[in-house]
Amino acid sequence: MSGVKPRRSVLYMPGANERALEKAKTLPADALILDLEDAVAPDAKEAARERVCAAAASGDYGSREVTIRVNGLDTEWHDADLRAAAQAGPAAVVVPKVNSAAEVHNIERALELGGAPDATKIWAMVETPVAMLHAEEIAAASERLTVLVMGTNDLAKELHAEFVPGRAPLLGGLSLCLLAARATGKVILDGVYNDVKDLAGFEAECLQGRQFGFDGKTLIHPGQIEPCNRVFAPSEDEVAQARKIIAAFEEAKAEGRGVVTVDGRMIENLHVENAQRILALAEAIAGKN
Ligand SMILES: CC(C)(COP(=O)(O)OP(=O)(O)OC[C@H]1O[C@@H](n2cnc3c(N)ncnc32)[C@H](O)[C@@H]1OP(=O)(O)O)[C@@H](O)C(=O)NCCC(=O)NCCSC(=O)C[C@H](O)C(=O)O
Ligand SMILES: [Mg+2]
Repeated sequence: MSGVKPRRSVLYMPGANERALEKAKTLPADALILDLEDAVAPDAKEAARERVCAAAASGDYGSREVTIRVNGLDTEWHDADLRAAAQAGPAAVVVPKVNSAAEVHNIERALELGGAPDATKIWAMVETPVAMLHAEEIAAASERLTVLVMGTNDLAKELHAEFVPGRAPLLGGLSLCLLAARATGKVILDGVYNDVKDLAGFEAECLQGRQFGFDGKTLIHPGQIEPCNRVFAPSEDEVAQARKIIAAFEEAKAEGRGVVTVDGRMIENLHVENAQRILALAEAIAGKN
């Protein structure tokens, strides 16, 4: 299982904030989203575009995947953002409020016309009721689209939902997008946690995201990176258990059996595949350190 890329922690930073862009070069986030959308005031959009594209093209961010979030398709900045991002060649262009396969096709065409390298992927943000209902067609629309990103603030706003511990009002949407991502072989990232001072609440939400099956979480503050990396990485016990399962199954197979028990639990080939996925992720994380 080669080519696994850890995306445990994906940090947004305002594109107009020079200090944050500098600080990010040393932060242990797996990926960065240099933001031109919500975190940038209208008057600062053009200066931020220049700064963000220069940062993405600089090669100064080490192994961190550097992505650019452009302004939405229906805004006056979208086309120029996409052209500039295509030239900068980030790991991905993050597009907010994607609602249909047709929109993904338009973004794909604009990146091609703008001369974006093949390595620049599309990360589609799913954050409206329409996107929840179209999640599969969005995810399947393009090979270039590799990641779905939940936008839970916008989703809550559109639903008139309240933020409550456990996120009951959002679970239907989160589940639909997870189903779409897994059905189409895409990575999926959970939404942000707005209270940067509430680390206990944040960690609980990371755990919920991981239990759901998200690959990682989007973040808004450096203080959220360490707990997020920890929660979304396989623990030492999980790695040891994965090795045990693989070894026990190999032994059983050599004896002509297709099922075995480990610590009293039934193990079949599907559990071995899951154990291999856990080991591949743990190895990819270890390879970064
Ligand atoms: C949330 C914040 C506004 C808090 O800012 P502040 O109170 O200034 O933070 P601190 O004083 O604790 O900052 C400490 C140092 O860390 C740096 N910092 C802070 N945030 C970031 C960051 N995101 N990336 C990099 N560095 C950061 C500060 O510069 C301080 O550095 P130093 O001075 O050297 O000590 C702020 O954290 C912030 O702006 N966060 C990002 C907000 C953002 O990007 N929002 C848009 C994305 S979220 C979204 O849109 C979700 C989605 O669309 C949806 O619908 O859900
Ligand atoms: Mg949003």
